[in-house]
Order: sequence, then C-alpha cells, then structure tokens
Amino acid sequence: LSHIPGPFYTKFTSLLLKYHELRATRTKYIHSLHLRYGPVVRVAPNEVSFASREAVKEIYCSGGSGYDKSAWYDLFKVYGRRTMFTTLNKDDHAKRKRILADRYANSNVMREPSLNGIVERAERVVQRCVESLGGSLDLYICLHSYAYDCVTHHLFHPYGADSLRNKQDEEIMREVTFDDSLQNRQLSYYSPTLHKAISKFLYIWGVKPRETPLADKFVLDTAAKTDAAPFTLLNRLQTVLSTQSTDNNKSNEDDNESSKLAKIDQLDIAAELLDHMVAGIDTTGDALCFLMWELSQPRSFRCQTKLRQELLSFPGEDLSFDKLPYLDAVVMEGLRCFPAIPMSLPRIIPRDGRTINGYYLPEGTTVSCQAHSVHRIDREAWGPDPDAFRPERWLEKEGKKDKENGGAVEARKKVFFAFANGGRGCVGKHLALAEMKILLREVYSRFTTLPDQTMTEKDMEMADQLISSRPAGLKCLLRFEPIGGQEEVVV
Ligand code: HEM
Repeated sequence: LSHIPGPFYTKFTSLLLKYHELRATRTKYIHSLHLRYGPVVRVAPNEVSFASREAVKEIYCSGGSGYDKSAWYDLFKVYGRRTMFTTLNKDDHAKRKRILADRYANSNVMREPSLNGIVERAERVVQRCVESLGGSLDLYICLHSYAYDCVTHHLFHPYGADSLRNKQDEEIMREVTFDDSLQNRQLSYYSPTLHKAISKFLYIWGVKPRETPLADKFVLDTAAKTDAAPFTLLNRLQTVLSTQSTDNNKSNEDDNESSKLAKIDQLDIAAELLDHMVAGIDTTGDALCFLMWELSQPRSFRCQTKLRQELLSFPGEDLSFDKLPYLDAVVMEGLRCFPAIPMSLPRIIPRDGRTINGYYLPEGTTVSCQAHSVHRIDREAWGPDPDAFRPERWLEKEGKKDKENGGAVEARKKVFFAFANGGRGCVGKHLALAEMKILLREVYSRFTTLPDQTMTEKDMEMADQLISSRPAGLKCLLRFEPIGGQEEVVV
C-alpha cells in the first residue's frame, strides 16, 4: 500500500494505531490523519481509512451489503454464537436478516403498542427531571436506563425492563454501560497466546474481560418466553423456531420458505436478543447524552429555543413527527456531530482487489470509513463549518449547484453515516430515531436545560470503546428549569 497517502511509518508498522486503540483515541488519531492527508489515508501496512462518498458507496453498499466484515467482529460473538451483527459473509448475514428485519421496519416501530411503550418511558424520564429540580440530574445514567427500557420493550414486551424505577433492573443497565473491557478484548484479538498466558495478571492490573452475568441471565430467561407481544423481536424468533420444528417433521419435498432462512435454536435466539439489547443501550443513550449536552451549552441556546418554539406550536398527539422539521434537523445534526459509533467499521477487500477513490487495493486489505471523519472531511457536503453544531444545514434550500447534485439536503443524507449504510447498516435505526425524538419532545416542551457547573468539557470528551464512544467522565450532569415555573410541569 506504499502508493497510498499516509505517514511513512504506517508502511512498516501498525504499532501507533494499536497504541491509540489501547488509549481509546483511535477515532481522533485517524481523523487527524485525514485532516493531514485527505480522504484516503494508509493507517497501517494492511489498512486504509476513507472519508469520501465514493468509498462509503463502494465499501458498504456495492452488491447491496458491501464487502465482508473482518475477523475483528469475532470479538462480539455472544454465548459463543454468531449473530446477525457478527456474521462475516454476506450470504449468511442475508439469511439471518430475512428472519428479523420486519420487526425493525418503520411501520412496525410506529405502531401504537410499540410507540406507547416509548412514550411511557420518556414520561418516566420527565418525572426524574421534575425530581431533580433545584439540583442536577445525571443524564448519562438516566438516558442509558431510558434506552435500556425502550429497547427491551421492543424486544420482549411485556417482559421489558423498568430500570428508570427499579434498582435491580438499573444494575443490569450499569453492568452493560460501565463495561471496561476495551484493552482486554483488544489484547485477546491481537495476541490470543499472550492474552491467554497473562490473563490472570491482567485481572490484577484491572484490565478486565467483558463480564455481564446479570444481563446474560436476564436475556437467557426472557428469551425462553413464548407469549411476547406480536410487535416484538422475541415473538418473531419464537415463531420461526416453532415453524422450523414443524418443517423438520415434513418430507423434503415439502420444504418451504424456512429453508431460505438460517436455522436457529434457542441459544441463537438468546444470542441475537442479547446482541440487539446491547446494541440499543449505549448507542441511543450516548447519542442523546452528547446531543442534550450540546443543546445545553450557551452557544446552542438559540437551537434549544427554536426547538421549543416548534414543539409548543404542535403539542401532543401526532406521533408521526411530520410537522416537526426542526426536531428532525436537531436529531440529524446531533448524530452527525456525535455519532454513537464514530469509529472505523472494518471490511475486507474481496478477491482480485478493488479500486477506490482511484487507488488500487489488493485482496485482503482492511478498509473502512469512520462516521466522525465522513461527517466532516467532505466540504462539498458539509460546507466550511463541519465542526459547528448547526441543525439548519438539514433545512437549507438548494442552491444551483446543489440541484445538480440532487439537492443539498438529499446529497447530505447520502453522506450521512451515523447508522452506517447499505444492507449491513443499523437495523434499529427507526427505533433509535423514534426514541430520540420522543424523548426530546417530552423534555424540551417542558424544560430549559443547562450544564451543571461542576461539569467540564473534558468530562464530555469522546472516549472510544470497542465499537461505540462514550463521554470520558462517564457522567453528564444537567440542570432542568421548567419553562412556565415549577407548578407548570405536567407529566
Ligand atoms: C442512535 C442510535 C444508534 C446508532 C448511532 C447505531 C449505529 C449503528 C451502526 C453504525 C451499525 C453498523 C455497525 C457495523 O457495521 O459494524 C449498526 C448496526 C446494528 N445496530 Fe445500530 N445504532 C443505533 C441504535 C440501535 C438500536 C436501538 C438497535 C436495536 C436493536 C440497534 C441494533 C443494531 C444491530 C442489530 C446492528 C447490526 C446490523 C447488521 O449487521 O445487519 N442499533 N448500528
């Protein structure tokens, strides 16, 4: 890869990259290389990072699902099983996705029983805000509880969690959210032998493996239920399992639709559900946390006020959000500036190699895009102020040049990478967006939010985890002021 732009040492070694991975600063390091070398940069002898429209399209969307995932995803196996997320090749992935994608379709998420569960949980957050009046509220905890309760509602209803009110459920959320296994898991990936040899010492040094016994047990127990609500993923997976057993009793000639799907057993069901539960907690929790922190800064008061004005002009019942374009713009801009998964999503160059952005890459090269850079480097899409939080960029009228590119906002949406892109993009996107919009509507139509004075910018710096990113201080204290005085807050 020596013909590709990048620091000279990356021709010979990946040590600096690994150092940044261990320090939880990989995303920022790669971004600094993009700022210096442009949209294509060699980051290790066998790895290239891209930050361009063309690369996103080729790596993640060509042939529908883009290139196969790299073996790095083995780190995320659950109960020793591969899930949809950890499946490396696209055919197996497509089989699993066919089973469950309809549970995440917008039409299923926007159904009343699904949506009402989210609204109920958002009201519990408002209750917490009310209780905090006169002091501050740790939104980091509160929003992770909200995300946990919402996602388990969608996966398991009526067996979803209630961590916003129940301490035992909160313990499960904390176990997942405060996981500190980054370094341990990286070492097990890069050097399994060394990892095995020194694993006991690692524990003594505080470099712990991922351990979530409470969450594991909760999901194993709940996944065995056979009477979950029709809109849930558990219901869908149990139905497939029972159809599969019936089909096994029929002759081969009778083989039907289920043969096109991956075969699953009870442990696969639990693994898939645990994966989705974990995928739905930190992502939505952190995305909302960074966004509400930004809205609470003096520099963004203008946006907070504009959002409130819109919410108060269309109060209440309409849950489709059609009449709330500024809310949509705030959420999009939040996910652009603070994507919960800001880092590289590694894929492998297929047989015979490929050319991306004019550079030939041989088979087996690791390639990736990271949302943090894709959302900033392309000045044509983002303009001269990519680091500014400016929701209006999602509402701007088209200029002449934009028209040629298919419209300013439409063009921007094509580069938007917070949920990745193509057939392996985020299946929970509609659920996440509904959770975010409902929560912001419930909070900002009642309160002004301000940062607590004990908080520092450092507390809210982006700290990489294995796949997502969280505030470095593991807290986000905000103060809530009722817009019409204390007695006006109606939950
Ligand atoms: C703001 C919130 C969220 C963001 C930013 C987000 C982002 C992403 C991204 C970038 C990916 C691709 C990862 C990769 O290629 O390695 C992904 C995949 C995935 N997400 Fe999300 N996600 C969010 C919320 C959710 C929620 C609520 C769920 C609910 C269950 C979910 C479930 C999944 C699953 C199962 C996959 C794997 C999809 C596949 O491999 O086909 N996500 N997400």
